[in-house]
Amino acid sequence: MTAYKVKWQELSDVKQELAARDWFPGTSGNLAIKVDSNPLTFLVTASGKDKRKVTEEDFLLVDEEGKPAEQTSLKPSAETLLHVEIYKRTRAGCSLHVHTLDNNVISELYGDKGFITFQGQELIKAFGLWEENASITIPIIPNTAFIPQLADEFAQHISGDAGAVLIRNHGITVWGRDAFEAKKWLEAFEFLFSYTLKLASLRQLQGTN
Ligand SMILES: CSC[C@@H](O)[C@@H](O)C(=O)COP(=O)(O)O
Ligand SMILES: [Zn+2]
Repeated sequence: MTAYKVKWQELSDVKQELAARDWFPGTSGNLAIKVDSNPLTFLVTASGKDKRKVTEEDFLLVDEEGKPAEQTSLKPSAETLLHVEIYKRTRAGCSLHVHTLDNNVISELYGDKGFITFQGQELIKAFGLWEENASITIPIIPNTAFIPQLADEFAQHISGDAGAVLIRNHGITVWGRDAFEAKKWLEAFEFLFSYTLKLASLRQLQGTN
């Protein structure tokens, strides 16, 4: 199998796992996987598709500018430039973007602060942080419909070969050295978002009783 086909299958597998979690409401979400570093090419989801479906038109190959690197009638994801910024600045091999109810609510609750920090959770070890009382912070940036501006703002928060950024009332973008790591980071953050929201609402309920 060619690298292209191996990467296609890898990204397709991740896509199906995230779809099974119902993390692509209303055609939202986009996924990418690096195929080559020099020159940069990566597979990215085609824009506007229902990402729950598995088809031969799920992904297309794009270049270092996020433009199609092959003859195709498909349009790359509207947010391809965010994936470009990740691959230009890190050695990441895979990047995932999903809109979930929990990541949107967390991004609105902590949006004015510009970040949220988690501590005292076993799952923080998923980020490779094994020390006692380790903490992890995820930045929250404002959303804008003008993607080059969003990509510029997003790029300021890219550091390391694995990482994550929340876009306010929009979604999360995570990246990792490979698909396994990117998915691990995504699942771990979504767990922490969900835990935080559930605990906050139960505490509030407790306070009113
Ligand atoms: C209808 S979802 C909103 C989109 O603008 C976008 O945020 C998104 O995640 C999916 O866009 P896409 O172009 O399909 O990759
Ligand atoms: Zn989006």
